[in-house]
Amino acid sequence: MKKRTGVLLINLGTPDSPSVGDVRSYLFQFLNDPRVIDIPKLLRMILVNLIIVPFRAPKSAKIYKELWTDEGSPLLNISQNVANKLDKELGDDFDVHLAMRYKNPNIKDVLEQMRLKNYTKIVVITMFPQYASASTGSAYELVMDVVKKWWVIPEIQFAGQYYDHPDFIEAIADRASKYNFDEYDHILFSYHGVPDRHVDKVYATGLCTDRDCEHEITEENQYCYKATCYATTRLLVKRLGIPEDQYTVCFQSRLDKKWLTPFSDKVVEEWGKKGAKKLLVFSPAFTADCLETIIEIGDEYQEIFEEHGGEKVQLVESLNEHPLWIKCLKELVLK
Ligand SMILES: C=CC1=C(C)c2cc3[nH]c(cc4nc(cc5[nH]c(cc1n2)c(C)c5CCC(=O)O)C(CCC(=O)O)=C4C)c(C)c3C=C
Ligand SMILES: [Fe+2]
Ligand SMILES: [Fe+2]
Repeated sequence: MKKRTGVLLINLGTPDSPSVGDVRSYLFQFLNDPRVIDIPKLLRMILVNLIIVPFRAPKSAKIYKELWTDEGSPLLNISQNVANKLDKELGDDFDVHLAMRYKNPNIKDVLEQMRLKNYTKIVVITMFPQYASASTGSAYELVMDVVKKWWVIPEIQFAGQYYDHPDFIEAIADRASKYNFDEYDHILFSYHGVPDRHVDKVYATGLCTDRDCEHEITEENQYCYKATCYATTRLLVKRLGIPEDQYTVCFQSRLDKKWLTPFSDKVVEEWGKKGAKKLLVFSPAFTADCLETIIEIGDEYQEIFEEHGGEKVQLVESLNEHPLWIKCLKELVLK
């Protein structure tokens, strides 16, 4: 009998279109996820549905309109291309299916297609290198919720995080190779932020700030998003020979003040004020270019930097369809 494996590749998700209605519906699904806004349900419903989404949807829709291309949302288009390349790379015994945690193609429908294929084994991989409860945790939870209702549950493998995978690091280093670091006044490693309490909840007792998450990975902090962001950075700066005083780790896209610091927009502003003219920005939490890289770093940080005397914020493109990134995913499937 031929044994076949189904691979479920998951990214975050994006609206179906940049219309206000579709963006509203996307934000509604996303921000009502208790792993994203982790407060009591009633409070979350009031906050998200009556305050955040009504105000944010028109603003976000405007930004999504700028981001949209002839192929639609870059995040979805790139993720689909990655899935196709991985499928080709893995050969005949594997089928790769792409799903999004929010909106489409949705995890429930894609898993139903996979159930009908009777795979011997299913491998679930998220496109998030560093574990966060709001990203990988949420995707895994939904997969388990769906699969637990199946009569036949095949072997299921969750690929886990890969913030330190040598091919992941090497692929980013290769993306950066076209930039001459000496031309830049400072280098930022800007990761998507999360609320402080999301990393605090990793620990049985105490807070993230009681640990040395900026400097080491231990058994205790191995699932702390802050610790793994710093670990990715340490590997990259070592590989690229970037001295300690020439870079800053920072966190972007905050919704309020109690998120991981330093905030990327503030770091950009400070470097502008200090007289820097050129900044190079890596974004190693994003494997596919999206609103957070193209618009937030490429456009909004550029504007902030210019307002404070700077000239150029240069984004190091995400891995997108880089061959070493496809190789990394292949290894994660085969491990
Ligand atoms: C590293 C992966 C991500 C984590 C962790 C994450 C946490 C997180 N995000 C929000 C709120 C928003 N994020 C938005 C966009 C967005 N987020 C990620 C990834 C992570 N988010 C990606 C890849 C994207 C881009 C999607 C695209 O279509 O291009 C948005 C929507 C855009 C906007 O309105 O600004 C929101 C809102 C929270 C609250 C959170 C953790 C608590
Ligand atoms: Fe996000
Ligand atoms: Fe931590």
